[in-house]
Amino acid sequence: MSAPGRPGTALVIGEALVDVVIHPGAEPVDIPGGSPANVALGLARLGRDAELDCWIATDPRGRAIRSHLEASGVRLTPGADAAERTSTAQATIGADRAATYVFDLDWNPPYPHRPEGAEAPLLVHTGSIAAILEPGRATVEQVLRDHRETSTICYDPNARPQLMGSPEQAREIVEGLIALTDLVKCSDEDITWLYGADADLESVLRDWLGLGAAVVVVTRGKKGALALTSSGLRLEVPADPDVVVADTVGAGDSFMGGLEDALWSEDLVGADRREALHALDAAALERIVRHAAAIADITVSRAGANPPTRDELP
Ligand SMILES: Nc1ncnc2c1ncn2[C@@H]1O[C@H](COP(=O)(O)OP(=O)(O)O)[C@@H](O)[C@H]1O
Ligand SMILES: O=C(O)C[C@@H](O)[C@H](O)C(=O)COP(=O)(O)O
Repeated sequence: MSAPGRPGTALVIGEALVDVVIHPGAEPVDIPGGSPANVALGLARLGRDAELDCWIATDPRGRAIRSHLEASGVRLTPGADAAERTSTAQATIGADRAATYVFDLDWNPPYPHRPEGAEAPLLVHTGSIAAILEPGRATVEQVLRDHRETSTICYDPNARPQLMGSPEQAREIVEGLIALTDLVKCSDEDITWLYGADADLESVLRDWLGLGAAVVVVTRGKKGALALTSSGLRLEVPADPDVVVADTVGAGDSFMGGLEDALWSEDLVGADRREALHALDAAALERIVRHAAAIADITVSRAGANPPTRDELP
């Protein structure tokens, strides 16, 4: 099934890495991950021309990540090969889902490797690492400014306490990036870390709309998702109560890819569609969020960050 909407590239910036997933009572399993890589994978599986701009080591783990992404059609920006780097970044994800990183600081951006001036209707940034560690923050901000005139910009703040310093520091960076973003997707756990356990989710989402975003969505695990828009809409979409959960790693990333795929199908990508995105109507919002939820429901029903192809959708 071909992907509906205008032609063009979905450019994702951020890290690809190895997730070492530890399920209680089982041997740790290595799976390719990295939030941006997972989103690029999800978009490619849905038939989008997905390009990932990152570093990938040329050691066996790096080669495994590359093959995994390329087998699903993700294009890696030329230059992503980090021949001189022999260790691939790693996130160890325990039963509590808290990630511990082994991350060589040499891995820091500058991304992107993509030539200046190359256009993409959609730009996705979903990397705590690229967004937080200097010079990552400055690079990401520059990329967003460069793409504001051509791309719809989507962002998942992906709170990573080990990497982001204090919530106060992270909030300042996250809000600065949201001011350059059209669609924000964030998990409720990440909002709680950023704004505190007493934070009211809806107020945080409204504040993000006030920073200039057109669509803000919070995912709440088995409680489903809540979306608000600058056009004044509010929508709750439940998770499928009957889904048999195998593994929630990558659920949020697949949801993110689903939102973007649906924006594309609704002809809402490209800076020339920004005004239309700010005028989103209720029916379109419902189609967009339900599409993302359907994708996440499939992803949680199977192991690893393993989002569906378009042919697997109901
Ligand atoms: N336990 C669950 N049961 C059913 N659906 C789930 C479950 N966990 C996640 N999902 C689906 O995946 C989406 C994203 O999950 P969530 O856990 O909130 O994201 P993240 O992986 O970013 O923490 C949810 O909105 C829901 O559609
Ligand atoms: O990118 C990271 O920091 C961790 C990822 O490697 C990991 O796959 C992950 O946490 C996925 O995120 P989710 O979609 O929110 O489960």
